[in-house]
Amino acid sequence: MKRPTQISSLKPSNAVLPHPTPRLRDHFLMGKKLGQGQFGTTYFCREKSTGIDYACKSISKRKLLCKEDYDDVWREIQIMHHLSEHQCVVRIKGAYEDNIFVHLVMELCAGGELFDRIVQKGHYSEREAAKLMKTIVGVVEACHSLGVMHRDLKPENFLFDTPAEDAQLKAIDFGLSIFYKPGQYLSDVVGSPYYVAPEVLHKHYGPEIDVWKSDSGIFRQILRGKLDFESEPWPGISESAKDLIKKMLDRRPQQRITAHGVLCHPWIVDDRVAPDKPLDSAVLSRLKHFSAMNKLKKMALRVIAERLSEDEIGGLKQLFKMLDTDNSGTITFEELKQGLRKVGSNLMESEIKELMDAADTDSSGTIEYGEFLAATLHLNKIEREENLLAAFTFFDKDGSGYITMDELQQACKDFGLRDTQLDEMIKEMPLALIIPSD
Ligand SMILES: Nc1ncnc2c1ncn2[C@@H]1O[C@H](COP(=O)(O)OP(=O)(O)OP(=O)(O)O)[C@@H](O)[C@H]1O
Ligand SMILES: [Ca+2]
Ligand SMILES: [Ca+2]
Ligand SMILES: [Ca+2]
Repeated sequence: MKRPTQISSLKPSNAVLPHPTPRLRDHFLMGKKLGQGQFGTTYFCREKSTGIDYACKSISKRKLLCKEDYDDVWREIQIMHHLSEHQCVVRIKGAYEDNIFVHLVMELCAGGELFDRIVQKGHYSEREAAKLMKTIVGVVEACHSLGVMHRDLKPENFLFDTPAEDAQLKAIDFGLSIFYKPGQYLSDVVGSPYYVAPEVLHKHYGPEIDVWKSDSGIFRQILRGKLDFESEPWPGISESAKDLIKKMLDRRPQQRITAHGVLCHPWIVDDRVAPDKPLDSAVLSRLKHFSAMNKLKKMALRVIAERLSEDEIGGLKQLFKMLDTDNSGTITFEELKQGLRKVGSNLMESEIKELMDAADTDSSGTIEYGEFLAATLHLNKIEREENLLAAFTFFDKDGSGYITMDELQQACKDFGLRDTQLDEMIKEMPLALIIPSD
């Protein structure tokens, strides 16, 4: 019998930061959990020497599985430092590292998420939207002028610094951001499907992607869809707003308005252009739906990511190297299935298929080694509609085909969502999400 090829250890050196740091807890008192992302859990903390409050995002090193993951975290820290002078970017205070975590201590943003705040307020006008847009595109312009492409602009990544009415909106998450050189084009598919620019899906893009903004997109619409200004509430929206949106959603990256161009557009610049009258209530209720769905999806994604234990992921990675005996860099579904069976994995055929499909971004039917690793290790970075369905079965504990309130409540508890958020989610959730269509 042939012995499996020996795999060299893929474990990277255990340090993210280039230098050892003091111990976090020597300098900070840790408080309650503020939020949870794919990589990090954010806690309230207080500096012992000054009594000043901060937020601390702790990234578990167990989730960093390869050299690229380590590089990603280090780059996130560097980019935060790089942009820290901007008043609309959360200010990083310092980074700490121990055996288990990397901690990013940063300015505390106690004012909540962008969408939640708008929905809470209960009214919204073009003028308010223009103000927020100015802040967000201002961050984009600052990023671009400093050679950073953000790649993950979405409402969840903006928080208000205080609960006050005149609070400042700040960008908090640069986990997918990268340094780029003018004229350099990228091909990794990253970001959230709702906001992804068409050229990202075509795997050839530059900083123009940060200007593309859409809240009605799935991939097909993004690649081929037409803008619809006929349906409600568009007829009631100012011509100036529509003009700007058309320019931002230009499918041709070279023709698309730049961040700087947006900041010079009359809708943003001239206080009298964006009307102050309250927007149709349909706009607010759509925002509510969208935000509730996003929260559910986020939770669903974590379910998916956590269903595959880290051991399983690590094992898959080694297995893939082992399977690729001729070093061609490609693995077929059959190879994958046989290999998994050989090591006694109990993944179901449908789950293996899911892994294949998620990874095979160009639908070639086979998977490049790199493609597969990227997809399995960064499941969290690629939100996909199917994940929601897969997660459904997880929530639906008794297999009834319905998710009951109890089941959702349990899941929310497991994932640290507050009850009030759950109530909001359920109230606003389209029924189709709770009851699968087939
Ligand atoms: N400076 C801050 N002040 C207050 N809360 C924060 C701060 N930074 C992050 N949070 C909270 O922690 C959550 C996770 O933070 P962040 O988005 O940076 O983590 P992540 O693991 O990179 O998430 P993602 O899955 O979006 O990549 C945020 O959604 C927010 O609720
Ligand atoms: Ca985030
Ligand atoms: Ca992130
Ligand atoms: Ca492929």
